[in-house]
Amino acid sequence: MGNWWNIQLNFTDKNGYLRGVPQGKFFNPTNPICKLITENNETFKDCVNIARNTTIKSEEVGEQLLSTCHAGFSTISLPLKIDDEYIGCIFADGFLIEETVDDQKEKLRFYLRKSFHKEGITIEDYIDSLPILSMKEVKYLEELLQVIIDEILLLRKSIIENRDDFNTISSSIKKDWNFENIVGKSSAMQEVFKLLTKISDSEATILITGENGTGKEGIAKAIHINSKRKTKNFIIQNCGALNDNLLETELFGHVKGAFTNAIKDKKGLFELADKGTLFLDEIGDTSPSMQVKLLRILQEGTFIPVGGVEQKQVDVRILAATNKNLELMVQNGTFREDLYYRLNVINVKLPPLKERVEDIPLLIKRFLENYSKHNNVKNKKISPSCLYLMEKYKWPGNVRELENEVERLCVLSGDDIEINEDLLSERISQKSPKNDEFSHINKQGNLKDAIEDLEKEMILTRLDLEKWNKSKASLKLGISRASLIMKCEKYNLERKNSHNKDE
Ligand SMILES: Nc1ncnc2c1ncn2[C@@H]1O[C@H](COP(=O)(O)OP(=O)(O)OP(=O)(O)O)[C@@H](O)[C@H]1O
Repeated sequence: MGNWWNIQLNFTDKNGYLRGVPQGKFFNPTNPICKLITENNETFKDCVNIARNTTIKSEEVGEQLLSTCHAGFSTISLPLKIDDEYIGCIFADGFLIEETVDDQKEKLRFYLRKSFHKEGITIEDYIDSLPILSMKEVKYLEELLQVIIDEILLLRKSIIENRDDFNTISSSIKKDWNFENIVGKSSAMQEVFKLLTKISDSEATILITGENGTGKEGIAKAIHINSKRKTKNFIIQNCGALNDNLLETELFGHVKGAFTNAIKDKKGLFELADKGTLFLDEIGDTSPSMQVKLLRILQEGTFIPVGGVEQKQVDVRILAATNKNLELMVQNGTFREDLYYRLNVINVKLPPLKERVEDIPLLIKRFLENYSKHNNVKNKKISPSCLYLMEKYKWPGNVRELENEVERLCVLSGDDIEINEDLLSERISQKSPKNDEFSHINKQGNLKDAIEDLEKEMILTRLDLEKWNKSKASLKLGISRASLIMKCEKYNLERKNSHNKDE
């Protein structure tokens, strides 16, 4: 309980108990009449009941409530809700209102006489110290209470964000998995962490899938660090970065004389990773002949160095990653089915950043901290409107793009601690709702026209995306093909370059 201009500020929990005041115990108000009332066991009960009733009524009303207490004082209460759950209320009491002051004083006198059975007790001794507010001041008081509620909610949000950041993974998971570098409180990421915990003891091959920049490499590292092989080598090879010949020598090594510059034997990455882990990134980019060699090493643990004749045996755990749809590649015949099943013993799917928007503030915070640590500067922060735009943006480059943008913002912001949206890259600030793809739709006009505009736009976009294949487009739009054709006629939609006949 607090005191503001002699007006008492109270919090009750949802059951109406004063917060910080153990049930049935007296509290110590500053208002002299309330003090008198609460020092008496019987009259204190009236206060407890009024707090209860006010709290219950406050939930029913759902907004500010101006009422009078049993003794005659005015009370304003405001409900406190967190995520739509009623938590209790904050109320200010112990004051009188200018317009009704005489009636209230009369009620006070009556209550005190009745309750204390003493003629001698009057409120006159205290009357001058009682706060009397005009209705305008009551309005200000209401606003003040609202500010307090907003502050409470804001404080709670920031506490949760910090807590979630530090406990990115629930403590039991964290104990086993040292994922300090992987931020993610979204349910999608929590599912990933749960899966990784389950497989921490396994030696299985793992296929990590997800768009570019979703954090596949980071996950692979974490898997290694938390495996029994953690004291051995963790080696990364990007299979898309080298042509077939170079990749083969890199992975399997070569013998002396295998090619012009092969002046001595050279160990490949498989040998270097013996007893450890080899992470094959962009596995979907490997050629059919490389796929055969990889299959052999996965099945038998053997390989032959380039130019050699003798088989070598290694004990390497393979983790592979791709941003491609390997299943589709298998169907198209561009990726070996047997290799796919060998790699995909366990599949860790990393969702694109746009599907885990709740991770964005935490990732930003982490990248800002990294920047300040590396550059020995004060921790910067992103302004709320800047964060809003960053949360709206779709991040096609995922976490990597976000990381680069934060670094760019830090550099551009110079000595400023707060980073504002005017520094954002244009592609990000332009994707704000004001400038989004529906910006041309007249939002103040006729609703039917706006809906038709949107429908036309969506159909056209989808047809373009599906190369005007109407069967595929109708499927994605969730309407029949016949209905799509009718709508195309209605809106006069035609393919600009119609040499490819649609289905
Ligand atoms: N959950 C995360 N928490 C913190 N940093 C992350 C997270 N995910 C990704 N990053 C950071 O984003 C960057 C890109 O991540 P990473 O290289 O692991 O992605 P990737 O999916 O392997 O990308 P690519 O497919 O292009 O190889 C890295 O700097 C990484 O540290």
